[in-house]
Amino acid sequence: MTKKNLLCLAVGSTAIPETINAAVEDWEVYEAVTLAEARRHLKARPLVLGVLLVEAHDEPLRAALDDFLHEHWHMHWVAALHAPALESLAWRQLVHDHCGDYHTWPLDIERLRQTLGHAYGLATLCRAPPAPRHGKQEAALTGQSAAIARLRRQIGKVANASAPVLIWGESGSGKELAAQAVHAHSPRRDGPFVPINCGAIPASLIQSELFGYERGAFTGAAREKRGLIETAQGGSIFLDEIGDLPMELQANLLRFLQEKTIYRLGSTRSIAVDVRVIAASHVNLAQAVERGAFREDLYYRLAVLALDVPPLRERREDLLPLAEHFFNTYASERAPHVKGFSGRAAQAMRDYDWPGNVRELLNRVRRAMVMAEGRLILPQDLGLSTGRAPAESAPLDDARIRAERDAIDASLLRAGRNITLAARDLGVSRMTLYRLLAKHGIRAPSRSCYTASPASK
Ligand SMILES: Nc1ncnc2c1ncn2[C@@H]1O[C@H](COP(=O)(O)OP(=O)(O)OP(=O)(O)O)[C@@H](O)[C@H]1O
Repeated sequence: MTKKNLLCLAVGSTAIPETINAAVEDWEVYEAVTLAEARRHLKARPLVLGVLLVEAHDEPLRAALDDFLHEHWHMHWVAALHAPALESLAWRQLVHDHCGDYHTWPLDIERLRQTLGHAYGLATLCRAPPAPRHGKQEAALTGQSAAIARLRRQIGKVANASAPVLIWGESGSGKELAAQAVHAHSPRRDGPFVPINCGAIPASLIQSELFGYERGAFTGAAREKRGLIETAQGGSIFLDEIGDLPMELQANLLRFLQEKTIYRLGSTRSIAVDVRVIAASHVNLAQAVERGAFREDLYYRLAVLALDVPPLRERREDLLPLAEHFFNTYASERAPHVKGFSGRAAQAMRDYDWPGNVRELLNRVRRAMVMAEGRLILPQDLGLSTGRAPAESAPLDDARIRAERDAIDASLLRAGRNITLAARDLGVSRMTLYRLLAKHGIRAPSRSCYTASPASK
């Protein structure tokens, strides 16, 4: 059996009191007397429980500890303080916000042993700590649905080609992220990725923004300027809302795609540019072609490699992993007492249609993480009502099935989608949990499919 681990942080002390070792004699105790030392331990190994021994209780120490505990929010903490510290509101707040329990000196070994044992049990039921991120960040499409798995496979394939890519999807569905993933997996990954929203730039400026200008090209052009296409040399340019590109610029873009050269405004000199175009649109460009609003030749040139990003309502299996992902990503912004989502919040998210797609989910989760008053986020914190009939009016079987599904969802969320931990939390075997997942149509968590790495396909 593996030993239980404990981080013992005694800030400002020179030695860890014997009481701690006596309370957890068969545990592995990692001792730290500075925050830097504690950070080193936490970087080196995944620890889930810490005991915080505080002798002095001055304000700079409290502020530093508050930052440190915020940073390591996924751990469970037990504090041991001298009684006078608890007379300070700021110290009481620190303990309330970050610690599951506290003791006062002198420490009672028996009570401490019990507290740490319980806390360790709870901590190992809790979400797994977010995986450390190494090196250059790559665009990672979170999600486990078949639609996202297909998109990842397609991205892996189109990334290696050099033809333009056209990405279609509703607003906020993840088109730009998909474009970043194409770039990140392409041989151009070390070159720049230059995004530009064609719909956000006034028509009068878009030509000079994209193609640049020479000195004196127009009143006010005191110096020459490289356009965005030129700045993407060796990389990719992402043209979002390509359907908003004015007709005359569509012709210029087509020429660039055919000849790989551009002309700056006010110049007849052609400049060779090696840039891959990735375009995106939330309107159906084929219909825009029929209406005469988009050039047919440009459309066919762009649509050689087409990707479709499905709306969130068509891949509801992705909702909870995405919510969890945003919770981890923005953990430093959350109110310290907020530890995760309630089962009712998970249900409310599933019941909602997400017209604003992933961006809407992200915004609702970030808001809830700041505004929620309890430890778990509720539907109202997300601005969602459950939208379902009260349980009393549902037939008993329906209510049972829903309750079962809610309990499974909540456990998976708490356990960071770790099957072993979730099964332990629910008090069932892993086999039973797999059977329940199949029964409720919940996709079994898979830890290997979170990035668009073509190597993993
Ligand atoms: N699968 C995903 N995994 C993680 N984050 C995602 C995912 N899809 C979208 N996001 C996030 O949601 C937000 C909106 O995504 P993005 O900007 O890519 O959407 P879009 O379709 O380009 O939107 P628009 O049409 O408004 O330009 C971004 O913050 C993005 O990082």
